[in-house]
Amino acid sequence: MADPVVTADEMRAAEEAAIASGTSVEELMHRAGEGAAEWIWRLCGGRAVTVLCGPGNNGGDGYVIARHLRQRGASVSVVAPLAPDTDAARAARADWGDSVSESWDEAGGEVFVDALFGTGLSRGLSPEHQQLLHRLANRHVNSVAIDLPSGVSSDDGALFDDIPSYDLTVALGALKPAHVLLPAAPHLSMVRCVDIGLGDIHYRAETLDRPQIAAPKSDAHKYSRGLALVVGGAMPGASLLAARAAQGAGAGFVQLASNEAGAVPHDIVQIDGELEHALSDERIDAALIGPGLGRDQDASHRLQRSLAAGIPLVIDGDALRIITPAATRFEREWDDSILTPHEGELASLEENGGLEKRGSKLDRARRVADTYGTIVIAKGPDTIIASPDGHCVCAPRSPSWLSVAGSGDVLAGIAVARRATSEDGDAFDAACEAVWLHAEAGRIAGASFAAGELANCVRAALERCL
Ligand SMILES: NC(=O)C1=CN([C@@H]2O[C@H](COP(=O)(O)OP(=O)(O)OC[C@H]3O[C@@H](n4cnc5c(N)ncnc54)[C@H](OP(=O)(O)O)[C@@H]3O)[C@@H](O)[C@H]2O)[C@@H](O)CC1
Ligand SMILES: [K+]
Repeated sequence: MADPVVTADEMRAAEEAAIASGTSVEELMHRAGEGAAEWIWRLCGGRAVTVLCGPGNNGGDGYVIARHLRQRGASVSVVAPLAPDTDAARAARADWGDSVSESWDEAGGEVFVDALFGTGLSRGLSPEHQQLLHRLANRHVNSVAIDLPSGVSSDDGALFDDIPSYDLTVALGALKPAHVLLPAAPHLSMVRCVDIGLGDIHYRAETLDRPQIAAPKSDAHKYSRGLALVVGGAMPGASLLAARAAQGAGAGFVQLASNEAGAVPHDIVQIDGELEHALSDERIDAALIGPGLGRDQDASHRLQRSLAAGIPLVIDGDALRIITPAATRFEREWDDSILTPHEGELASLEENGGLEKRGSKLDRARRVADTYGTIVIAKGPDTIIASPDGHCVCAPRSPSWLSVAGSGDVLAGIAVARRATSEDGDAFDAACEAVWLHAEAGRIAGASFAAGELANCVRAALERCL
């Protein structure tokens, strides 16, 4: 099941709603601390623990954790450089009731628990706190972050400071954007979420789950299963890769509109001549334009013709450098096409759309989706799928071996196939399926593959969704 990904404001609203319906902050903190202690116990198995507690409710969670681990028989020390400044944290410290050290000198043990700052961190740590955090992390064998590592900005995953590496991060109540976004996410290692009974949380982002994909119906034929057209351009290799991936991703028929005389495998139908002719086939369910397109006059014409054809599009690569919101939004009626930018292309889309580059990757992908009136796959190690209505899906971290030339062409090919096969025409679902299949194909391909091998693994990835 998908998990919500919740901003600090959304968390606060959920907390307030829980309090309004009769649950105290102390009770929420108790559940958070008890749940986190359970995870730490699994990791530490009774070894000595040092808990670093900050002044806010993250520190309050730390005192609750310390008390629960002590109750279970672990030897626990608490280091707190600042006194608690919330009622709930003060009460948690009083319940801990044992000694608290202000410095790291006497702290020893094997497991370090960072409850210094959580979602309330508003700026970089002071040099003293920074030193304390790193010294403690270095002195212990394992480190656990409570809710977030201290030094991470919850809503966008930015790092205020260098942070130590953690073996476990226990997210409280819900995942936060920093648990899934770069640069923070790779520092967190294993992330586990504790349910603290917040009830219904209003959220606009969630994690990506494995999709369920139906096998073709028993009376299916090549057209009913989805006809995907890949529009080629100046560099035929990229569109061929995309076409190969589209075949693996379940399209019944993949055509390549190209006048290039490169060697096209016999199982891909090449349609040459005027692009209008290829696009005029009413049986086409979706088309892909961008991989290997080029950015010259001819590329612009091919893009314009594709946009004018009124077919759902996947727009990738070079096409993302020359497209404008006027083309996607105003020259067509409501468009549920899919744009697949990497970071550089996302910045181009922002520039061409007159948008500022600000906020988290979630905010940026949403803004581009809204401005261009399309679904956006903001791809990268922390891929986000965004809809113009603000809904976002965050992909789990994919294998870093996917950072290979042609990987994006494969994703675009998968996307056009899923868009062509989607019976209810849902571009957002098609985009989510594509992102999942692409990452899974990367896992199946293993280490150090070329993009052609990745395209060949899409079929096996699809099998895992049937
Ligand atoms: N939401 C929920 O439902 C639940 C949330 N829970 C927990 O609460 C956490 C959020 O708690 P929180 O809001 O008290 O913030 P937290 O991270 O403890 O820090 C705030 C304190 O730090 C201070 N401060 C900030 N930056 C600083 C800096 N660089 N250097 C020095 N000081 C700095 C800031 O002071 P100020 O900025 O005013 O100076 C304030 O005193 C959340 O992550 C989770 O663990 C659970 O208990 C269960 C229910
Ligand atoms: K923390």
